[in-house]
Amino acid sequence: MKTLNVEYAIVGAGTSGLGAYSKISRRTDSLVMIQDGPYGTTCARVGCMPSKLLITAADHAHHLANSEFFGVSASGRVDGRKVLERLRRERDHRFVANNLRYVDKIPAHHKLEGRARFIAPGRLRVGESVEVRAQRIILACGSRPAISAVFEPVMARVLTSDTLFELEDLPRSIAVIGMGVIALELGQALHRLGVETAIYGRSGTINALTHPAMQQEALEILGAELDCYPSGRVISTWEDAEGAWIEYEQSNGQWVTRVFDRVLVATGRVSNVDRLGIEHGGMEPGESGAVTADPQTMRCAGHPVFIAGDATDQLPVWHEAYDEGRIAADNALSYPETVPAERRPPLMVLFTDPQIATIGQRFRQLQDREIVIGDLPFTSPRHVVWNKAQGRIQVYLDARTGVILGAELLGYQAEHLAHLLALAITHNMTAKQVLSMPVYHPSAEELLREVLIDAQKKRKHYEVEATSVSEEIA
Ligand SMILES: Cc1cc2nc3c(=O)[nH]c(=O)nc-3n(C[C@H](O)[C@H](O)[C@H](O)COP(=O)(O)OP(=O)(O)OC[C@H]3O[C@@H](n4cnc5c(N)ncnc54)[C@H](O)[C@@H]3O)c2cc1C
Ligand SMILES: NC(=O)c1ccc[n+]([C@@H]2O[C@H](COP(=O)([O-])OP(=O)(O)OC[C@H]3O[C@@H](n4cnc5c(N)ncnc54)[C@H](O)[C@@H]3O)[C@@H](O)[C@H]2O)c1
Repeated sequence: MKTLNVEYAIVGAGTSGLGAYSKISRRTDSLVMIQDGPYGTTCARVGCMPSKLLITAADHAHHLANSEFFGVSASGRVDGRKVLERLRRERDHRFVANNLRYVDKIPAHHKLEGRARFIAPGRLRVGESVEVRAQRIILACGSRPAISAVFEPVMARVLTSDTLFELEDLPRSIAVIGMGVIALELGQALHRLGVETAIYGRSGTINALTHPAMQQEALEILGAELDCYPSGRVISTWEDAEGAWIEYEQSNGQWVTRVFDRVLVATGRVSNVDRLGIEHGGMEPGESGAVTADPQTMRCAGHPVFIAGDATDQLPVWHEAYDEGRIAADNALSYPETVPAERRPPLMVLFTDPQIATIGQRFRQLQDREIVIGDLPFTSPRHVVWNKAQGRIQVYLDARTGVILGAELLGYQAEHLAHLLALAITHNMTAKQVLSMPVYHPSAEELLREVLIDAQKKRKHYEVEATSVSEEIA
């Protein structure tokens, strides 16, 4: 057994692990980053980038299929092999290659390959022949797709986001299980690329949005395009010569039994922390199997252990993983002192069409506050020009101060308005302050202006009330 004694060990060389590495390696040479499986990060290899490459091909197919509306004819024939070849080419030669170039530059003595697990507090076994003893440990080990036992009989035909992008050709038909982020993004893309797609949800809602009217509208719009069973459960599966059979009971009691070439299971992800043997490290997992950490320091209470990225029970998105890796590193470096970080407002974008986005506090989190809601259809003259006038936008203002607290969006390229709102929320801006900026005509940003004006009008009586209170005080 070879023993390595270091000040810092980072478990995982994904986005959060590399974020931590870039900070710690500037301060000390006494560190090791342990990586199990291929380098290149989940985001670049099997996550953000290949999924967006697939969605972009699907968008092209969709535009061509609808081009008659603009008086333009096009064939729009999809060649599945070429779509997937191009996806892998771009992914591997650009995004993964970029990451691998960075990893290559990391000195060899900072890298260790193999699966880490705790054997005692401060001691990790890596594979069978190396022990790492570290004073501070950062767990940046990511997550993996969850697959429930009901899919075991059709396992040979099951895909996850880890395997979908490796297909030689698009399948003829696919059952997409789940109605979360991955299921909606990839399910819609596959449908638009000509794959016969059915989406099977569980709860009957699109949980990324929390206002009932927003959820309803999202369900209606996506349901009008896609073959969706939003609410129910998969009862059983089996395979025969025809393919993978899915037997599903809808919550209204009706059963649906259908056969597919492939089954894409997108029913959430589980943190890889459950494979680390953290109980040997002196820690206890929470109910979900994840370890809880202070979001401002990423420290696991009572231990010189920090956690970051999808391994946590916090928002599993790329920019948060990177931030958390760096926050964990700052706090590992200053341990036992803490360096609490100011976290950015939450921001999430689903790259469906229409896109779904949430920024700051979602409607459900504002139940106990006095708010007004700017609430409009997601349309403007520009959206009409694009033939993309569908969806809804809600912006939540503090009723008294007019400060923008959060927003939920469902609309064409909502990501851009979402980022403007994110800027406003980050800087605690009021609707009035945002309304003071110039807005070009005709642009999508006119919709932001309209929705803020709508919210301000609804605040009127609060402003009157505020004036009268101050008059009384005077
Ligand atoms: C299909 C898909 C699409 C996505 N799209 C987006 C998007 O559009 N925008 C967005 O913001 N986010 C998106 N995400 C989420 C984003 O990819 C993740 O939040 C981010 O990649 C998490 O980074 P991480 O460092 O926590 O984990 P990872 O990048 O997964 O890194 C963890 C690493 O740790 C390794 N590891 C695990 N256990 C051990 C161990 N015991 N020992 C050593 N090494 C170990 C793993 O092999 C892995 O390489 C998407 C995710 C998926 C799956
Ligand atoms: N655009 C983005 O930022 C983006 C894109 C893809 C993934 N991601 C990240 O990856 C994470 C994982 O995505 P995900 O879609 O796997 O998880 P998710 O939590 O978003 O969705 C999982 C869905 O599956 C449903 N479900 C669970 N068990 C089921 C069952 N047996 N049958 C039917 N439905 C079932 C759940 O109700 C839920 O709606 C996300 O939380 C997200 O942060 C982000």
